[in-house]
Amino acid sequence: MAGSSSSLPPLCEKISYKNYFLRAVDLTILGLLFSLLLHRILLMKQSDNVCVVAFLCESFFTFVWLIITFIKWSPAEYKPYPDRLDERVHDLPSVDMFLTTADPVKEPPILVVNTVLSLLAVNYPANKLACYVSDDGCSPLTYFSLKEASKFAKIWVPFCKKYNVRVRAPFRYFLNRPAATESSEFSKDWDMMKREYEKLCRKVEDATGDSHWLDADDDFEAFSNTKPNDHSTIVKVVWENKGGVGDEKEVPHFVYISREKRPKYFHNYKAGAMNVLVRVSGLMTNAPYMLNVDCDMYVNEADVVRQAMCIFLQNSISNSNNCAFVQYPQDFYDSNADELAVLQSYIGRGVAGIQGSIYAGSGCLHTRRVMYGISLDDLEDDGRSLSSVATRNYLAEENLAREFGNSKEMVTSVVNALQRKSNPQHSSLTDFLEAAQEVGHCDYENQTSWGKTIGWLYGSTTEDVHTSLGIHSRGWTSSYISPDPPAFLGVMPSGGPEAMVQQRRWAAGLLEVLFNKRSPLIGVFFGKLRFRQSLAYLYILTWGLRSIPELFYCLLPAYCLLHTSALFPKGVYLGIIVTLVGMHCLYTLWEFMSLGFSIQSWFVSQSFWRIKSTCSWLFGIPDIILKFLGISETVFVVTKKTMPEIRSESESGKSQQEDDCPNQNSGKFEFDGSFYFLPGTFIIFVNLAALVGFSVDLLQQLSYSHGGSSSGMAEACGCVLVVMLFHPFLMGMFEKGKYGIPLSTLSIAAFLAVLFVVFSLGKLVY
Ligand SMILES: O=c1ccn([C@@H]2O[C@H](COP(=O)(O)OP(=O)(O)O[C@H]3O[C@H](CO)[C@@H](O)[C@H](O)[C@H]3O)[C@@H](O)[C@H]2O)c(=O)[nH]1
Ligand SMILES: [Mn+2]
Repeated sequence: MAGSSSSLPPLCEKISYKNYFLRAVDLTILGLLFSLLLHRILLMKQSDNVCVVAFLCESFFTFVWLIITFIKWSPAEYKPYPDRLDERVHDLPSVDMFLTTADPVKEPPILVVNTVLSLLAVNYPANKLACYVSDDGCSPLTYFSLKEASKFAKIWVPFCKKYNVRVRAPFRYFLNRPAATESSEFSKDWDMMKREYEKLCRKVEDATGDSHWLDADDDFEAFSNTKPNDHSTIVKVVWENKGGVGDEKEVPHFVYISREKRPKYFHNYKAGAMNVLVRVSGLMTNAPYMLNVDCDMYVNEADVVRQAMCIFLQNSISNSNNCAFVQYPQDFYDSNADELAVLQSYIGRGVAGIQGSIYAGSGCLHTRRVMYGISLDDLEDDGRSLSSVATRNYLAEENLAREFGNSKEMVTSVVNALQRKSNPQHSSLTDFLEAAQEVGHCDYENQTSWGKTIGWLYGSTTEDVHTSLGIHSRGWTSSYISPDPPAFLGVMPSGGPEAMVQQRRWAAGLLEVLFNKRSPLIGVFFGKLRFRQSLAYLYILTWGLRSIPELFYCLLPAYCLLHTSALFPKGVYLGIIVTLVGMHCLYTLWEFMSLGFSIQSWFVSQSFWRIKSTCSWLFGIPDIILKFLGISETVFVVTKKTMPEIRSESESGKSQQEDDCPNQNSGKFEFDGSFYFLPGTFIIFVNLAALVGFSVDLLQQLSYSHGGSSSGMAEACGCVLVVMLFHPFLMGMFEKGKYGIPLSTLSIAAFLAVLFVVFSLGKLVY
């Protein structure tokens, strides 16, 4: 394994991004927020409801900023040096790579195929890799596509390695033709590969419409008479790397799994799928490290595994094996996620500088032992072997079966994993098919610790954050690396119904974690969660709750304008709030521009943030209330992923920029008849009504007395700001088709807005 000489240069370095100026800005904003609260208290009159509501909202915003200041205090990340790996490490550890897919319609098989190909082709010894695909859709089409992909892989992987291709997902690689100066051998190979890839696409496409191949091939028998939610376990070894000679030895093991599903069982969505992947891979290859990606997140940098290994192995060289996982940022090749990029860059690096990055569900390498539930305290001082107490606890035969389930083979593999031994080399993957069937059963996990303390944790639709919290609460740290170019790229739904569904699921899932027994509020007292780390968790776990003050704050200016009361009292208070808004705008704008994003992207993101919190996160709250009342469970609705068309330059005639952002739409927001768009439409109606009322008043005053009073001006500015932020709804009122707000939503929102206006004006009577 790793050479121990410490005179050699390290495999990675921790880079710290401390910035005193930014700290000063964060503290100034915090100071302004506190003085704002103080003024509210001083100005508060008895029974001034507006003032109380505004105070509560502002307290929440201050609390959020306080957390942000804590998180951002000492940002850091790791810089790996993969070039040093070969001279220092003679025998690289194995890695099992997991990919999950759930629905062949929302997640087109050709997209899954591309991600799989990019995994199979990573720059790492092929005999140290195994790729496992979990298909919750139990789709013969997905299986068929993967089989075809494995044939293509036999020419694709050697091609990538021969020419040191960087982007190893064909659909992205073939977007750009190589420069004319490249050798003619390469050009020939390139053309041949492109033709073969197009053939693969056609095969998958043809199979999509027509299913005669299903009956013709015995291999698909397992899929007959199955439904996605009702079938037995299917495990297929698509390709086994038996060494051998030539190109074939370049393709890693490749296994397809569709775990058993029965209508009366709850399947725990992605977390359940991940745990089956952990078990089946444990039986077959039992690698000490596990890489997991969503089906759309292809590898964009061939060295990803080597980079992460630099962190793990440097840890092991320096005897401080406390890093449980290495997380890469989630980057996207469409332009719908600029805001997420900024969030990861500032908040993400901040958290990385505390106890370590939060696991984000994809683009992460985990250590198998940690996933089997051990704590940092269970290791000896050398950071390798289990302590004698832990050995007694974990390795006792009866405990093992109780915790990990009744499969003998599984128990053996767990013992090996905990002691960092590999499974015996001589066996073939197919020898484990029977055991794999067993561990894929619905009731295998009954009465075991899977999902409770072992593996991916159950009980939340954001299983990633939940699992991450479990790991950090056991004292482990994690590392964050963000190479340039990005390590993984995926798709993000554009503004519209898909995004709303996804955001609502996130908000509900995060609240599930906030209110369960692993809550960071508890972890910091009873677990090994560091204080600032617990604040970092609080920051995201409270996204759903933030919707309430945001909603109120979008309505307050309009209410006050209609009610002719002051939301922003003149004098010091008004001065502070204007400074705050100005500073916050400049600060966030700087954050965007420093990462190369445009002013427009900043504005769209500010707008989308308000929309998602008031229109989507808001519905996460009833979701968890219903769950806690035992009325309904939260649901993991898979987001639709669209595969961009490949166009040759001559056909498309489009610019490089457009080719690189295949999902870029016209920048317009999409609507449908769902209730998500009701709050936004309501907000825009109410604010417009208030502004119209205010303008009429102002005109009247002007005509009577040649100079209106300035009362209400600050609130009117507030309304203008809200209208600007919700401008997609303003445009949606005049658009048709998918860009227009449906009449039903408009009518209900208008009705509610009238009630609101009457309510606000009604107060005048008293
Ligand atoms: O029952 C299910 C549901 C989903 N998935 C898979 O889970 C992944 C993520 O689903 P997606 O619809 O893309 O959700 P996102 O909201 O985009 O995913 C983000 O948020 C999830 C929940 O926090 C994390 O699991 C993901 O890794 C993270 O990328 C996909 O590969 C799915 O195929 C399953 O395998 N089984
Ligand atoms: Mn996704």
